[in-house]
Amino acid sequence: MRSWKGENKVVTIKIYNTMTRQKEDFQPRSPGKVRMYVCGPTTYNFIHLGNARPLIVFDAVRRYLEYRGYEVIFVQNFTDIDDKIIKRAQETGEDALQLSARYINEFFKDAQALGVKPATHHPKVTEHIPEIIEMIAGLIEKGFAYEVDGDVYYAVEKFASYGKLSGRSLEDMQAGARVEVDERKRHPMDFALWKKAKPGEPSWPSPWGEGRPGWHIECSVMSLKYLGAEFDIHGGGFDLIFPHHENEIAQSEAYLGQPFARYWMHNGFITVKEEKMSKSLGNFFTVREILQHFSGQVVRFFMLSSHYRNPLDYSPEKLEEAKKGLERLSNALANGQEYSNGVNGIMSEEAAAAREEFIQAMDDDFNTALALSVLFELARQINAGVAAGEEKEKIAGLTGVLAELAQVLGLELKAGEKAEADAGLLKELVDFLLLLRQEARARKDWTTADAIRNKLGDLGIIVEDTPNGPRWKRK
Ligand SMILES: Nc1ncnc2c1ncn2[C@@H]1O[C@H](COP(=O)(O)OP(=O)(O)OP(=O)(O)O)[C@@H](O)[C@H]1O
Ligand SMILES: [Zn+2]
Repeated sequence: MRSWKGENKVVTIKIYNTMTRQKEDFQPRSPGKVRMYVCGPTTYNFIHLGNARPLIVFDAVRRYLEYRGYEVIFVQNFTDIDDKIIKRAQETGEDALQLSARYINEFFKDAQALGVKPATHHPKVTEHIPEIIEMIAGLIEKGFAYEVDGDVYYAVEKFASYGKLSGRSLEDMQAGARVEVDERKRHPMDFALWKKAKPGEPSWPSPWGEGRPGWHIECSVMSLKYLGAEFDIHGGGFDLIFPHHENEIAQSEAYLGQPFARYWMHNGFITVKEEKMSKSLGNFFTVREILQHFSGQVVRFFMLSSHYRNPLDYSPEKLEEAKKGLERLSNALANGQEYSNGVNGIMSEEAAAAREEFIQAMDDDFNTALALSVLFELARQINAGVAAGEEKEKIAGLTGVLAELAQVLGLELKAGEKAEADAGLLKELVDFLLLLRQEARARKDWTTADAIRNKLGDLGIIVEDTPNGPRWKRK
């Protein structure tokens, strides 16, 4: 894809910075290069629609920055060891690390279906234990952390600007959080950097005994390793502002004596009947479930139809609407392509204006909702132009710009959205049948295994057994 660098114009991207509570001109630390970190999932389950929002939103941000000519180094971690994972593993009897490895795998499938590009780096906590220990030891040495009986805590009172991101004082936090009194802590808001292992829990050796990292330290360590100090953009959902991001700042700035991230971006919640979609409330839908009914592109369109900082209420009707919207754009593209088949496009005034408006919308704190309205206007112009028999070169130009801008948002416009969803369903079904066949074979139930293979054969699906398991294709 061609990238647009704002020839002849001084163009600035404005980003709303949670830290300063205002929109600021975006200036990366190194010209032409953006270093970006977005907190990733705790992998003990399939991701739900709420978790998909930061994925899609920050993928769109990344794509837009790339479109504007920046090289983007994008880091998204996996919290692959944590209380929730251990608890889930104990419930299911699975090994905790195996469980999280399985869900990391599933995460990538969902991300791909949603049109989310893999990050430059996807570091995992369990692969960074030595670096984590090193930072914790450094914090103890500098007087910002202390050990009690195998646990290590961060001493929030030592960090003078603790609370600057969320805009709260230690007193407010204490009142708001109703923290339990823990005699071992010097201050009730002190948080764990290292947790002593309980019997049967996964653990690693450390100077403080067997244990594992607390949640917050991983992001300080992994962002530093892959992006260095004072990187450009740090993102996540609103719920991460406090305590997670506040704690990341406290750890990193105390350790380095240098500023941490420059721009803090937080997405609003996906809500269901005005309540945050969350696992603990049980009001969630997994992306996997939703993909049975709608394509990942429809989900993506839905997410981008609202500004990322606003709450976005989910309902199946909203997805139906998104599906129609996406179809409208896809049809206009197909219409324009068919009409102008093969000719070279010209950049008409309308096409140039649309590109300009799109860029203005996205420059203004990534206003994807407004950017989508520009795509609809382009679609209208294409359809009207085709109906009026306008010159093919002009229609080709408008169509080219529509395709270009949709791609910046990660939208793949093609006619036949439904065909694509059906293909996805087919794949899931055949894969599932083959899994059942593998299980039948494993218990030497050849009758069932053959029946599955023969039926698939009748339906025009050829199964081939390879050393890496079965593969299939359509006749
Ligand atoms: N309803 C939601 N809307 C938007 N973003 C959300 C929502 N729920 C979680 N997120 C974001 O998803 C990302 C992954 O977070 P994480 O894996 O910790 O989810 P979680 O906190 O376990 O989810 P839950 O809140 O359901 O327990 C974070 O950036 C978080 O802010
Ligand atoms: Zn984080």
